[in-house]
Formats: sequence, structure tokens, C-alpha cells
Amino acid sequence: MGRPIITPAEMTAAEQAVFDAGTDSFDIMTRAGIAAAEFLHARWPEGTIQVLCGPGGNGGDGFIAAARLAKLWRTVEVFCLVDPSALTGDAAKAAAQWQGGVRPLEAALSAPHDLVLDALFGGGLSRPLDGVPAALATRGGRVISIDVPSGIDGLTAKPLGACFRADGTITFSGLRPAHVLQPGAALCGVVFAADIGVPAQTQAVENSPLIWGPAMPRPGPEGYKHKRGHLKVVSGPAASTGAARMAARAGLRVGAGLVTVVSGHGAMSVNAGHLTAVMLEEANSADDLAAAIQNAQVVIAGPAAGITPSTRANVEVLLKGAARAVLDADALTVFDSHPAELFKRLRPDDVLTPHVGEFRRLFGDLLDTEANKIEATRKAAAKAGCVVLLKGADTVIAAPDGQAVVNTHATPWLATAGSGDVLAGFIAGLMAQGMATLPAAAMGAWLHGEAGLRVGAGLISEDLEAQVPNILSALHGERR
Ligand SMILES: NC(=O)C1=CN([C@@H]2O[C@H](COP(=O)(O)OP(=O)(O)OC[C@H]3O[C@@H](n4cnc5c(N)ncnc54)[C@H](O)[C@@H]3O)[C@@H](O)[C@H]2O)[C@@H](O)CC1
Ligand SMILES: [K+]
Repeated sequence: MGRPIITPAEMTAAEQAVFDAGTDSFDIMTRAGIAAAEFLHARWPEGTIQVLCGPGGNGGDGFIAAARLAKLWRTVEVFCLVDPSALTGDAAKAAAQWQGGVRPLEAALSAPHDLVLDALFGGGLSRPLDGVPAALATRGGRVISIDVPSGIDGLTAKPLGACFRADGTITFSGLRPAHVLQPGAALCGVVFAADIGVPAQTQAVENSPLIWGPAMPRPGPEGYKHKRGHLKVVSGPAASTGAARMAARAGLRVGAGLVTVVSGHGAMSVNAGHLTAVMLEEANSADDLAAAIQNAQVVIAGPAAGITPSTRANVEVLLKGAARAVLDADALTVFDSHPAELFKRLRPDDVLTPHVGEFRRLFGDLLDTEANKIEATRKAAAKAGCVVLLKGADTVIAAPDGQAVVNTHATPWLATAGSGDVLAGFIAGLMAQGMATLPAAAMGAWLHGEAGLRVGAGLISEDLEAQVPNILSALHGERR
């Protein structure tokens, strides 16, 4: 399993279940505060600390953390937004654990320090920061936040107004959407999720080899190419063939046994001039394509295909065949005025790989009306009736049944021409070898991110597939 992604509401329900089963809520707060102190102390072992406490549970964690940090011989000063006598419940009990003085929050603005422990507000913030909290949020310096950097909504991953920018964030039981989705994720620094004995139920996880590693295709001793699946990629016209070839080579690299580019007559010679291990086959109509894909397990359509009636006809025949479909780019855009025509044909094992613009064209304003990108992609998958992978720095992959995987294993250097074609090729190549669609999409996104991270600055899409042998060898634990 990857790290679970829990909404603030799911976390509250999980806490309630633990309390109902007899655990004292103050014990849970104590575990949270101690975990926060130990996280800070392990990662930032030097320097004086300002602990900023808010009026609720987040502030309660801060008081417990302050007491533990003092026991670890750290120099700690505590500042509170309200007079400690005004605290109630567990926060009041937590404040009683702190033996030192408590100064008003505004005093923190001028007090010297090396580190800030931000325990002002959790991810369930009800209104934007103002006054002293807002001034503290925007002054800079090294910050470690409890739950989320104060000022960020844990569910939407958006700042409500001014917010802290943390070097590290400690959260509990699992991640919140704000730790993986932008813009919040970029404001959290390194994120640690501590186990405080509150198991939460969720269908969303952070992408990790732990999810799909056991399902990674690997040829056995009796393996031969026909057992490793046949992937076909529909080429664009003569002047736009590169996208299909990049997807095809990516599919071959991740292990599809056979890969064929299916090309119209006009593009045959340019494709033939550039292909070696990838095969080439001519198809000049949708009927030709229907015949060509009969021996394929997976077909990619869309990369540089053209927004034309023939692209739409190709998608329609593709969705009548037995092969699973990976639809990207123009294969999506050709349905932008009649998305229902696409949705009614899609099967649960097909996958759409839109970027945000393509997503909006097919699914309207889900990104504005849903709480966050995870919810929007889930709704889209349910509407389309297949797996949907919505690209970005925070790629979300969702299935119609609500399962979702968020991939943050990536680099901004991947934002370059052709990068999406390679991603489609990775996913399709894994599917061709028999992987189920959701894990194949998750593994494809992770491989794509890892390849991008290994190339780094100066990356062009042609570089990505060359990284695959080293990455796959490492994933399979094979020495090279
Ligand atoms: N519920 C529990 O038992 C646990 C809670 N934990 C901690 O408790 C936190 C949640 O506690 P709360 O629900 O009390 O939430 P907060 O600690 O975020 O406090 C909410 C309070 O702040 C006020 N507030 C919200 N926005 C404000 C603003 N802009 N300016 C001034 N005041 C504002 C609200 O009116 C409310 O009184 C979590 O983030 C976590 O750190 C952990 O201790 C684990 C256990
Ligand atoms: K906080």
C-alpha cells in the first residue's frame, strides 16, 4: 500500500470511532504532539524554537510538542493566539502539560528564533488568517507545521488567504489532499505521516511501487514475445508521426512483446524511415483499423492524430474491438462537443489520459465544482465509465468505483512536448502484458516521473525511454 490520503472528514470519523471504542481523546492528542516534537527534533536537531499555538486541537498538539521538545533539551518559547485560560477541552489539558511561560502571539513577531513550530490551525480552517497569524505566516524563515501549514484548507489544498510555507509538515494516520495536490503540496515541504493509533478508511492512496510492484509484468523462463502482448499505436498523418512513434517505443521499452504503428498510406514512408524494432502496418480507413487491431491486446489512439472525422471514426471502431484502449489528446478532443458519444462506448478497462484542458473539454467544470482534483477525477471516471488519468504535477488516476491514486513522483522538467505520448506508451505497454488498467496507469505515471527525475534539467521526451532499463532493473531487484 502507498500512504493513504484521508479527507479531514474521514479523519474526524476515524477519530470518533476510536473514541467510541473507549480511547481517551487526550491520549490521541498526546501521541500527536509527541510525534510532532520527535519529527522536528530528528530532522532539525539544532536551533531555538518558537511554538505558535492556536485556539483548538492544533494548538493542543503544539503545547504537547513544546513540553516534549523541552525534555529533549531544546530551547523553546511558546506563543498563543488566545489567553491560555480561554482554552477548553483537550487543548486546555495540553496547555497544562507545558511548564514554561506562554506569551501573546504578537510577541512572536519580534522574538529571536531559528525554527517555528506552526500549531495555529489544522486543515479544517473555517476562515482566512488575518491580523497577527497572517503577519507570522508571511514573514518567512524555517517552519515546521502540524497537520497542514496554517492557512491551507486540508481538503481543497488551497490557501484561504495568507498561509505558512513549511519546510516540513507532520500529519497523522495518513496524508490529507493538501499534502499531495497543488498548490498546497508545494507549501508543505517534506511530509511525514505518523501513526497515532487512528486507522482511517479511504479509497485514495499516494502512488508508490508498493501498490503495483507485486503486479509488475516479468517474463518467465518460458516467456516469448507473443506471450508479452501486442500493442498497436495509431499514427497521425505524414507531418505528425513522431508522437505515435514515441508512444510505441515507450511501450516496447516497458516490455510489450510486439509493438506496431498503424499508419495511413501517406505516412507509411516517413514511419518506415524511423522504425526498427517497432513494426509498421498500413490502414487507410476505420474498417482497415478494425481488421488491424484484431490481434492486439491494447491500442493507443490520439497522439497527434488530428481533430478530424477519421480520428473519431477510428476511436469508434477501436471501442468496438476486443483490445483495451488508451485514449489521449486528439482522440479526446474530437468528442468535446458530444462527450456522451464517447462515454457510452468506453469500457471499464479503457483509460483516458487528458491534461487539464482536455479534461475540461470532456468533463466541463468538475474541477471547479468538486472539492478537489481527486474528487473531480473520480466523478469523471464514473461519468466516462473507465479509468481516467488527469495529468499534472499532481497526477490523479481514478477508477469508476472510486479508487484513486495520486502521483507526485515527478519533476517540472517533464512539462515538455511529447512527454504525454511517452506516458501513454508506458501505460499501454504495461497493459499489453496483462496488467490491470488502474495499476498499469499508476506504474506508468511513476516510471514517467522517475525517468524525468533521472534526466532532470535539459530533458526532452526522447530521453525518457532510455532510462527505463535501469529503473525496471532496480524495481525487479536485478543487478546491472
Ligand atoms: N480531534 C482530535 O482528537 C485530534 C486532533 N488533532 C489536532 O487537532 C487539530 C484539529 O483541531 P480543531 O478541530 O480544534 O481545529 P483547529 O486547531 O484548526 O482550531 C479551530 C479553531 O480555530 C478557529 N479558527 C478557524 N479559523 C480561524 C482564523 N482564521 N482565525 C482565528 N480563529 C480561527 C475556529 O473557530 C476553531 O475554534 C488537527 O489539526 C490536529 O492537529 C490531533 O491532536 C489528533 C487528535
Ligand atoms: K498548522
